[in-house]
Amino acid sequence: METVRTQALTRRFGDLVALDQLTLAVEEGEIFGLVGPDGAGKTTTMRLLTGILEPTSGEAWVDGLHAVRDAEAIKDRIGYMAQRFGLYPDLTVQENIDFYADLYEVPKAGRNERVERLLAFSNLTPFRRRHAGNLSGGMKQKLGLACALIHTPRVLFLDEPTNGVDPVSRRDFWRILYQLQQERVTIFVSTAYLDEAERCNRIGLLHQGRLLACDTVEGVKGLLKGALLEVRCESPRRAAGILRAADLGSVALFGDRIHVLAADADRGRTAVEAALQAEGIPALEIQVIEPTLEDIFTSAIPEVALG
Ligand SMILES: Nc1ncnc2c1ncn2[C@@H]1O[C@H](COP(=O)(O)OP(=O)(O)OP(=O)(O)O)[C@@H](O)[C@H]1O
Repeated sequence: METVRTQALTRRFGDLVALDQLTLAVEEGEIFGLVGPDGAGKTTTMRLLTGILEPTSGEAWVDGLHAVRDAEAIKDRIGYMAQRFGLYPDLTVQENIDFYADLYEVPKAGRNERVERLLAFSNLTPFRRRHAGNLSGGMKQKLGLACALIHTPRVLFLDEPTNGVDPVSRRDFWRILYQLQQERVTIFVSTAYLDEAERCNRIGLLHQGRLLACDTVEGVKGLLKGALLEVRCESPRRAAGILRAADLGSVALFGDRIHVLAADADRGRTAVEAALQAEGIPALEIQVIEPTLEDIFTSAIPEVALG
């Protein structure tokens, strides 16, 4: 069953098209990642799906409800953790959760058990009396998640939930998301972290408001046409400039390695060697490698968009 569906969903702000004809579907119980750099349109999508913002054109449905006509009903049915989630720093962990329980009118019967479960679930039980303002970044995000879950939503929208959180806390946070998935909660999460994208069941790559690709991570990587060559040599920055000028395919610098997306592995290798040799920078090593999502974003956006 589809839990989230959008049809040519578009939002303009004046002349700027923040989201351009987004069409996608997310199945019940799926962890779907909307992946893209700052300004790609992730927050706009979240706000459209959660009934906070109205589209300029196009439509969306969440859990069978229409994002514009049923916006109020959607808000009761979903959990939404916005980027600047409203935690109250002067309230304790428990008081913050209680506040959201009141806001969502969670029935008093069974409420205490629910709060205890969420505290345990997010490993915050020992910190229940600590002011939210004194929590670490990772703990704040977990508290935000606990608050967003207080009314037992079936669909969870998380806008860059681990932004600025250290890797260990991020892993913790994802462990909680996988537990929720086992309870068949549908999770729609946005991220600019490509390693985090790899944790999702399926991803949509968003760039300048346009969906470039939507598939499993493996499927998206498979969209890259041609052979990806990794080149090692002296003066990599200068060498990358030479390869760009030689127009051999898209070129990106990853630390001291250069990635070249060539149409053909053998011919690409020969051309790279010749171009560098001519400028007095011999290639020390050239190997064909598997693309990462970063390759898709940094070196191949035009190719993917066209492909
Ligand atoms: N209320 C608004 N008024 C005008 N422009 C807006 C508004 N909201 C978003 N935009 C613009 O729309 C584009 C998409 O923004 P959006 O916040 O959706 O991107 P994002 O992928 O979530 O990035 P970030 O992680 O930086 O929030 C940006 O160019 C942004 O400046």
